[in-house]
Amino acid sequence: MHETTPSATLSPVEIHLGERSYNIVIGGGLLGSLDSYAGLPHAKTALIVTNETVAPLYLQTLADALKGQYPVVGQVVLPDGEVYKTWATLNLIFDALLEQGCDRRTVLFALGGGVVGDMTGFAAASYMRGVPFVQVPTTLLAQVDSSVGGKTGINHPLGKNMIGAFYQPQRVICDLDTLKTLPERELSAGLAEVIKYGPIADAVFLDWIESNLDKLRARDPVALAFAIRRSCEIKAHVVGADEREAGLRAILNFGHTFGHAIEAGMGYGQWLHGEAVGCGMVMAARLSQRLGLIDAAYVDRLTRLIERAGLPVVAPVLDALDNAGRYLALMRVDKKVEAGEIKFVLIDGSGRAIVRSAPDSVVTEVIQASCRQ
Ligand SMILES: NC(=O)c1ccc[n+]([C@@H]2O[C@H](COP(=O)([O-])OP(=O)(O)OC[C@H]3O[C@@H](n4cnc5c(N)ncnc54)[C@H](O)[C@@H]3O)[C@@H](O)[C@H]2O)c1
Ligand SMILES: O=C(O)C(=O)C[C@@H](O)[C@H](O)[C@H](O)COP(=O)(O)O
Ligand SMILES: [Zn+2]
Repeated sequence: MHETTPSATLSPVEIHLGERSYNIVIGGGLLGSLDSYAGLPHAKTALIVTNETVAPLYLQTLADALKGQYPVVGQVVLPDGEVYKTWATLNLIFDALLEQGCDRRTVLFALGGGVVGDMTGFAAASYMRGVPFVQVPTTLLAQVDSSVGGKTGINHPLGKNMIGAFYQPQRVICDLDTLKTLPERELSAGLAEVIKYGPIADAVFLDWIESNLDKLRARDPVALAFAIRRSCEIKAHVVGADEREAGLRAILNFGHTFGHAIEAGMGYGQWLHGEAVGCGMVMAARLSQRLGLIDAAYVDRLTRLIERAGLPVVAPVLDALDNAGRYLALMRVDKKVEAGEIKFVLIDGSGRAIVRSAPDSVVTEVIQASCRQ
């Protein structure tokens, strides 16, 4: 671990959504800095939503900083884990909002990874039909992806993120220092979503990730800051062009059609989201190759990078008797499905993604070639 994190805040990344526009602030030491939280219109009280792992690390620092801005700063500490991204946990947030007398002038602060961020955003979208919220992401995955773009929600046993709302935060505050305490496995999970942006949107960034992966895994602060900023720029551009996924935004789902099937099929939390997406990108690349969009060398290149990031590249068997059938059934619950037809995010090797269906027979071949049997 390097000692120094860039202390100067980088210039914010702006996400342009008309009256819902906001900034993504990236830098070291932001959690305790009053400047990060200033200027939220109409907000009078704050409620921090976090979990039992993040609370002992960062709750006090954030609460102390917010006390300089808000006369009342409440908190609610949720159980930790993807398995708790449920109605029951969401209700704990609503219980806290009501018990602590929160009203329409309350702003929620989501302090944690993507699970806390997605649930806090959904609670903010629903409480009193909508209160403001701020994302304070503390995992790499949340800083490069989940805190940006306004997809909020919870899982259903039959499908990932199946219940939710598009609801944008007022601001995103990425404190790079929080990544110092992130477990290795979680850092790798975050790298999956960083890698994702290369094949779908920026071939030069993919080259850069390949050259700098060792630095990223060693948590070199300059490399991490660049990767987070570039990832946020790409996501901000895509979301700015297609906020509610009418078309372009689906490219951010590269690796997720297979990945979400792995998460739901294994049971949430067995594989981390980033792990499932990493392996799902290998499967989507193989499908792209079988459909003639890329060559074997590109599949090998991406597979090698994902493996180097510490992510699984061999898919799990979800059903000993009918594995491909189980994958297909799970993928039919995907939000991109239209009239029963699964849409896959495929790549053409030039830093561009294509969203289209594929014959079940070809998808079955890919699943069989990807799973350890
Ligand atoms: N809304 C979106 O656009 C979007 C995008 C990508 C992923 N997601 C969702 O995000 C979730 C995955 O997010 P995640 O990878 O952040 O997982 P997570 O929220 O479960 O966090 C990972 C683990 O790290 C711990 N943690 C968080 N910050 C820490 C820190 N600084 N130091 C030590 N431990 C820390 C957490 O308590 C947890 O145990 C999934 O539910 C996924 O569906 C949403
Ligand atoms: O922001 C998006 O759009 C994404 O697809 C980002 C994904 O990394 C993220 O996992 C998202 O939650 C998946 O979206 P979903 O609509 O398939 O649940
Ligand atoms: Zn994702």
